[in-house]
Amino acid sequence: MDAGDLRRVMRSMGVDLWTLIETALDVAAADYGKELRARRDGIVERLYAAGPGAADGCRNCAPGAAAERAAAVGLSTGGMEGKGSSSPAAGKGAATASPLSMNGDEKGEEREEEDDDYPIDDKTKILAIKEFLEDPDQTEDSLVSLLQNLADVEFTFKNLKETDIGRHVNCFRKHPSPEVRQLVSDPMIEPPAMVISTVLSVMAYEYPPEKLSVYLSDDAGSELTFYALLEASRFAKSWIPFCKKFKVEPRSPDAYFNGECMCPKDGLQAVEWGKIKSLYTEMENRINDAVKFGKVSENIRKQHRGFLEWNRATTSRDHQAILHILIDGRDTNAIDDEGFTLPTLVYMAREKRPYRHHNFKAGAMNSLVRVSSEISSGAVMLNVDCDMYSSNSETVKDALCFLMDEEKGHEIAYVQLPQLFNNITKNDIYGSSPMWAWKDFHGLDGYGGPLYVGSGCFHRRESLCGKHFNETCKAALRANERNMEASASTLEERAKSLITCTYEDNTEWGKEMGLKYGCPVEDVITGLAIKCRGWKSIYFNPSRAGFLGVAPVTLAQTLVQHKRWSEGDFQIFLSKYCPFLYGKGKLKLGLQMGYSIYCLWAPCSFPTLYYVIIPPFTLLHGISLFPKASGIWFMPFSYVIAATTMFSLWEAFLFGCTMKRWWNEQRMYLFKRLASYPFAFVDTIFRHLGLNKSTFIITAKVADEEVSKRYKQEMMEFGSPSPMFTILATLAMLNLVCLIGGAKRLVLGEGIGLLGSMLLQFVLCASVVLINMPVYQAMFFRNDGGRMPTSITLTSVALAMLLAYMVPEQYFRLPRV
Ligand SMILES: O=c1ccn([C@@H]2O[C@H](COP(=O)(O)OP(=O)(O)O[C@H]3O[C@H](CO)[C@@H](O)[C@H](O)[C@H]3O)[C@@H](O)[C@H]2O)c(=O)[nH]1
Ligand SMILES: [Mn+2]
Repeated sequence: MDAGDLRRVMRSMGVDLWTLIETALDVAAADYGKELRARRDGIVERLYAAGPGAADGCRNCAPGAAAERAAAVGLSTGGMEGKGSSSPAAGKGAATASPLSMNGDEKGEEREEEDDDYPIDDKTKILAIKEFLEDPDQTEDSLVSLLQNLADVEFTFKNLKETDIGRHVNCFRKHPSPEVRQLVSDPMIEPPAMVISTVLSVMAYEYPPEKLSVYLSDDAGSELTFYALLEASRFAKSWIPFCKKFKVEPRSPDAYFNGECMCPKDGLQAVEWGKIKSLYTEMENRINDAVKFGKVSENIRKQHRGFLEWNRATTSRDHQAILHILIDGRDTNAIDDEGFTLPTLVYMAREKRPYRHHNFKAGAMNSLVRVSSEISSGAVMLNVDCDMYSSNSETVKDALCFLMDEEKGHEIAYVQLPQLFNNITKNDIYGSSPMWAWKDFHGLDGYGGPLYVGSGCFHRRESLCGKHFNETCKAALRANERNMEASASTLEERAKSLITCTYEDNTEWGKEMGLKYGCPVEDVITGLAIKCRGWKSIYFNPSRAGFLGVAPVTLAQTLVQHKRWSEGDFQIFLSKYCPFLYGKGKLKLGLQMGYSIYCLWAPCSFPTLYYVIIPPFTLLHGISLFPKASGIWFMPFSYVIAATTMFSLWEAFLFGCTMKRWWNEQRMYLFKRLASYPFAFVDTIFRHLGLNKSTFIITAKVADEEVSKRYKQEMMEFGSPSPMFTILATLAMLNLVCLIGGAKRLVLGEGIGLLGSMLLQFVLCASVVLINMPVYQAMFFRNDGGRMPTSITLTSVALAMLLAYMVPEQYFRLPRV
């Protein structure tokens, strides 16, 4: 039926269009619910294609968008990139304009003064949503739609306080549905003040500033971050000369002023220190005030034309491409307080539309690669996550030494530094910096190079853009000439056209070019593909850490992060990129195996699950699993247990770890295998069967005060309900019940003879009980906000009892002969 037919039918029947559409939707929802959902994106796409005005009606159909930022730096050095050869802009005219780019209409439209009833409207909306959220029988779909509605509301500090919506939303943070979890991730998860400290730390590198360009990708598309970066561009004028003059380390102002550094005693430095510290504090306060208020004031808005990009319709998931060169390094007026050139500084927020998948961090990185190729075209790029900062201003030069080495430099695609953290407590309660982690990387280095693990990695631009290694690469590292003619605004317009939603359609981006899409560990899979194209990589661990970051401060965050990693790695193993298949003949066997250690984390959960379920269960029922302690076959078992324990203790001793830290690490080793990896395994299998899709759950970077306090006191945090905690608590209870049952048998029943036949089961079960002490404490003895939720305690006690006493024991007895 064409449009004319439909009009005729409507006229003859006397129905109006909206009644027809609404009734049609009702019928479709009732009779073809599934198909309607499947067609949802198409319907919304049409809505948007109808023009900017049409977009206002429904912004509720996001495929679980995220609100995050990533920082990256482009360094211009001499380069060997053939002009335009692997330049990402090549092959697709820089003039490609997105039909959806709305900057034409909206740019000229000044944001209206805030009228009085605007916040009231929002407040009513929030209260209505809150009421619905309180309904316990919410289906997942309606929850998602409610939360999407909520995400579109503009929050003010007042609104948040008066409606108390934050607390309601927080209840869903550990919801089983990834889409729900994604939607409730705190919009202030990556604070602007933290992000700009990262930026300032790399702007102050000991490197010629005219060759340095810093790009901030703001995936939240937030005017607050834009404002913070604007402030940073001004503060840089004093900060950079101060750092260079007094050889300051670290060069993140936040880390420098809030860390251990004391005010210097020396006269001149002390005066300047005082001045710069007050400049920084004032700036930080201005930024934090704006964040608390939820928006930038009209006065600030007048300071830069860039603010015109934000209007009422702008949300983190729905906005045009925004790009502003805040400092143009080519401009002779762009100088610091001492008269030296400043590095180029660019703010970028790629175009986001609710119906277009944005590919998380990988999508942001690829946009950065293209934008930087247009503006500065450096031959080497550094990627730094917003929750890390450079803590060593010489790192750039060190990394370039590898990449420019006359003998071997031309083979190297990237130089990866370890990801170290500055918020680890004395005994590293969540095992965030396990001593083994970076030790393995030295081994991988010997077999052709370490994995690319995201942050703190210097890339040769051309290898990231898909180029295969060959001997012709053996030319000096030289950048494409920087465009000196085009004005900053021309460059901005060109760069914007490279970050529209449609730019990557029908291109190799996300496949053979840039970071690969579709895998939760986009970095690992990209690094693997680069190696398989013939390149090598370097692991570089300078004695002064190159980068420091923020490690998760709660157990749930740690477990979720490990779930993402193990899920991504296992997906790689099951895909065509499996190191043994894809890497065959391209990678050394040692490296294939090295990759597989990580790729097989998820299935490794099964042996661990076996050892914490079966030995205690059989102990309770008096079934012996291992050889008698007096027999010769006891030897191999006791040898393996003793040798691995001694070895890991010896390692701990070598790394100067405390015993408590070693013990904490063993606990986290167990918890990850019992909670994160099984979920990762199941999700990966479901994904293979097409039953769910990957998401990227951002790791939170801020915690509330109470949580931070408990973290500093090294108290494990169980505060929020999570299915992962239910598993941990159930298994902890099962072992406790079985140990008590086994001991009862020993004392009251079979006597010491039982110990002979079941020694290993006793040892295993008792160690699991000992290691789980914090779990029992959280379940039964703690009163603070970090204790185990009562519902989980009750469920897990019941489940443990069921497992211990209801499962028929004869399944575990050998048939008698
Ligand atoms: O849609 C997204 C999601 C994330 N990010 C940024 O990506 C970075 C890493 O995200 P984060 O939530 O901090 O994840 P982590 O678990 O801490 O990241 C680790 O694991 C990732 C892979 O899972 C790697 O890419 C990271 O480098 C590594 O630090 C941050 O700067 C984010 O702002 C985006 O820009 N857009
Ligand atoms: Mn992180």
